Amino acid sequence: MERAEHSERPENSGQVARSEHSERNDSELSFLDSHSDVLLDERVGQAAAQGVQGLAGEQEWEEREGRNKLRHVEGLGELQDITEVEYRKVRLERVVLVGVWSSRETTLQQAEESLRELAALARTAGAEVMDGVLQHRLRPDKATFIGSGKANEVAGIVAATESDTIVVDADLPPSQRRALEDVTKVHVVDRTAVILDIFAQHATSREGKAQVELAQMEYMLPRLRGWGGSLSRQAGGQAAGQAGGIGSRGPGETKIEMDRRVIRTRMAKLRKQIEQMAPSREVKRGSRRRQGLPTVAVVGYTNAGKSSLINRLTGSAELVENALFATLDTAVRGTKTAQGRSFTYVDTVGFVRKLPTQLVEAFKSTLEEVAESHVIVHVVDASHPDPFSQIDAVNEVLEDIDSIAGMPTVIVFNKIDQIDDTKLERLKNLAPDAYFVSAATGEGIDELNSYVQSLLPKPEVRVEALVPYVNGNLISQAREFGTIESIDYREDGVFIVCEVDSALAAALLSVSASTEDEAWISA
Ligand SMILES: Nc1nc2c(ncn2[C@@H]2O[C@H](COP(=O)(O)OP(=O)(O)OP(=O)(O)O)[C@@H](O)[C@H]2O)c(=O)[nH]1
Ligand SMILES: [Mg+2]
Repeated sequence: MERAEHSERPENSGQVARSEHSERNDSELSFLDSHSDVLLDERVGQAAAQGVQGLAGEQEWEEREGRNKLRHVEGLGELQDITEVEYRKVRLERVVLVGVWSSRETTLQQAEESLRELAALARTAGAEVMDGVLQHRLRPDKATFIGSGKANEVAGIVAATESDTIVVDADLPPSQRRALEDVTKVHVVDRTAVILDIFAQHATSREGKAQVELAQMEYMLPRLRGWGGSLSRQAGGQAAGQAGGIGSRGPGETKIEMDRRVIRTRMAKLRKQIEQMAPSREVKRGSRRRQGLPTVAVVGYTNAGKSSLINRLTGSAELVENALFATLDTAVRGTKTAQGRSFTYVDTVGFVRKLPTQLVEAFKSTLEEVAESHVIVHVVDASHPDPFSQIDAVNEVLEDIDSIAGMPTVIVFNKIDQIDDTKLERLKNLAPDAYFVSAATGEGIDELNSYVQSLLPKPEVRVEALVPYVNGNLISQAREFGTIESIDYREDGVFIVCEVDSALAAALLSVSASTEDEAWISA
C-alpha cells in the first residue's frame, strides 16, 4: 500500500522523514523541509493525475475534480489556468533512475556514466536519488521501455525505496511513459523533463526565463494527452470498482483541451516577447564589436569549470557551483592583456549530452555569442572518467555554427589537481596541443593566459603619430584597444607607434602634428 503512504506524506512533512530515514543528514532534511510546503499541493495533484487513489479515495478525487471545475468556471485570467498547468510540471522528490543500453551502441561503462550523469541532473533538480538500474537489451521495449517483467521489478524497487518518481535516461514517447506508469504506479519522467526543470529553476534573466518556459510548454503540449490518459484510466478504474467514474472523465478531457489552448496562447505570447528581447542582446554585442573588443568564448560541458576558469583568468567572481547548469545566462567579463589591451571573456551555458531539442532555442543566444567571438576556449573536466566523450558532445553542437570554422580554438583540461600523474600523462599524450590547468590551484593558468592573448586578432592598422597632450584620451584608447609598439613623451606631444583599428588610426592621424613626415599609416 505505498499509495496510501504517498498521499499521506504531505501532512506528515519532514518530521516523519527524519525518523523514518535516519541515514539522511541534516542538510538534506532541511532541504526537504523547505520544499515540503510547495510539494504539498503538487503531490495531491500528481496523485490525482497518476490515478493514485489516496486514503480518502473517491471523495478526495471528486473534491479535487470539483476544485478543478470550479476554477474553470471562475477561470477569467490566464494566470489561474496556468496554475492548473503548473501542477502538471515535473516535481521530483525521491527518484529511481532507469536506463536501457545496448552493446551495439555503447559500453557498459558509458551507460553507467550516463546514468551517473542523470543522477547528477536529478540531484541538481532537487531530487533525492534512491536507486539506479540499467537494463541491457538490444532496443527499448515498444510498450514499456524496459519490458513488463523488468517494469515489475522496478515497481518493487520503487516500493521498497518509497520513491515517487521514476526518471528514465532517454527521451520517452508519451505512450511508453504511460504504460510504465501503469505498471509502476508512480510518476515517470524522462531526461528532457529533468533538464527542463533545472533550467526553469536556474534561469534568471527575463529572456532566459521566457525561453525556458517556452521550451517547457513545447515539451508539455504533446504530452498532455498522456496525462489525460491517466485521468481517464482513473475514471475507468473507479467505474469498474464503484459507480460514478464516468462523471469525472468528461471534465478531465475538457480540462486538457482548456490547458492546450492556454498553453498555445501562452507560447505565442512568449515567442513574441523573446523576439522583442533579441534586439537588445544584439545591441549589447554590437557595442562591444564597435569598440573593437576581441572576444574569447569559453565553452564546454556543464560543470567543467568554465566559470571558475574565467574567474581565475580575470579576477572576477562569477557564480561557481558544483551543480550542473550553474551558469544559465551568458555573462561577459572584461579584462586586459599584459600590454593593457582590453578584451572580453564570454561565459556560456554548459552543454550536456542529449540536450532537449526544445532547449536548442534557449541555447541560441549562447551559440550567437560563440559565433561572434574571435577565440574559443573549450574547457574539459580532466577528472571526468571519459573527458573525450564530453569533448565530442560539445563539438557536435559547435559544428552547427558555420562561422566558427577556422576560429582559433584552445582545448583546456581543467581540474588537473584532481587527477594523478599517470592520468595526466595519458591525457597529454592523447591531446598534445591542449593546455592543462587547475582553476582551483592556479596551475598552468599563466601559460594559458598568454597563449589565449596571443590568439587575439591583431588590430589591423599600424600608425605612427605625434599626439598633442590635449588629445591624451586617444593615447589611452590606443592603450586599451590596440597594441603599443613604442611611446615617447616629447615636448611637443606624445610620439606613439601603435597598432589599432582603422577608426582609431584615423582619429590619431587627424590630431597628429604632422608638419613633418612623422605621421603615417601602413596597412
Ligand atoms: N578541484 C577542482 N575543482 C574545480 C576546478 N575548477 C572548477 N572546479 C569546481 O567544479 C565545479 C564547477 O565549476 P563551475 O566553474 O561552476 O563550472 P561551469 O563549467 O561554469 O559549470 P556550469 O556553469 O554549471 O556549466 C565547482 O564546484 C568548482 O569549484 C579545479 O580546477 N579543480
Ligand atoms: Mg558556469
